[in-house]
Amino acid sequence: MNAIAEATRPPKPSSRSFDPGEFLDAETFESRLRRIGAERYHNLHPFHKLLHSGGCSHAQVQAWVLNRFYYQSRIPLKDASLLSRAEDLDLRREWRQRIEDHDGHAGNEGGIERWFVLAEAVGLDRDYVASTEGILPATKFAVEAYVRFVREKSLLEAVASSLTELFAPKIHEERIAGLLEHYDFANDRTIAYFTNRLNEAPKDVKFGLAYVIREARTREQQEQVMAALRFKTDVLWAQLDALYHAYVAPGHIPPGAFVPDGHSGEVHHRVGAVADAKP
Ligand SMILES: O=C(O)c1cc(C(=O)O)c2c(n1)C(=O)C(=O)c1cc(C(=O)O)[nH]c1-2
Repeated sequence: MNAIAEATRPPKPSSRSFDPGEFLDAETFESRLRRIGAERYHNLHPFHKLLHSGGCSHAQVQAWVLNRFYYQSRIPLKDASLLSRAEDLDLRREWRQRIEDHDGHAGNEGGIERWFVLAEAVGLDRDYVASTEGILPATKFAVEAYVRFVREKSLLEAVASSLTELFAPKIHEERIAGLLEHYDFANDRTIAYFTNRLNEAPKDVKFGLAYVIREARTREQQEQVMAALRFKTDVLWAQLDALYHAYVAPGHIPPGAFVPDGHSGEVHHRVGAVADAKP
């Protein structure tokens, strides 16, 4: 290459050329994390708006409960993989409780069992749910991507990816109120999964938030934490996109996925609830 061509050649892209900027103080860092939730959390998804306002048909509620089971069933696996890499005793002590919250222990049947109670209340067969047959392919891909992320990324990014739970209590409150108001199957027993999470999630996020604020020691690591949180909001959003596409509009159920009985949009709402919003 001659001298002129050499001089005018665009610079080689370099993976190191990105300047992450100044280190953020704890308050700014936390507010950036919270902003990610305000802009990207799945409470903003149209499927959740439909569900919480009583706009879902019985079939759509079943599809949501079934698909969300896949997420529930994989959370202890991703937590176990994080635990297996944690050399820090405090982190292990804290994190193992998450597995117990979902899997249960003496005196606590656990979140997975509570999810089965919800599934049966909406008319799904427990064995069918447990088999994970009928789960949408995109739900599986999204959830498996989360499990793999936690297994393969740094411990800091793995912890950060759980921080969507910062925003979960608000959505659980909306859901509890919305389900109780609009759907016949909802009562204290059948939605106990969500009321329990209101007690469990705050301690998880308190620990997780303090951990990332303490352990992200450079701006680059702070950017990794924010990227992990954005990734996780994508994992949640993609599951609802798949659900909406298959069971709301345009209603293309992929081969092998759950087909509700008499997929006609039959509605079991409380009297006076919002009419079925199926298109
Ligand atoms: O209902 C929800 O919207 C919702 C969201 C999330 C979340 O933000 O990932 C979790 C939960 N629920 C939940 O119940 C739960 O146990 C949970 C664990 C985790 C996690 O990433 O470790 N997220 C969530």
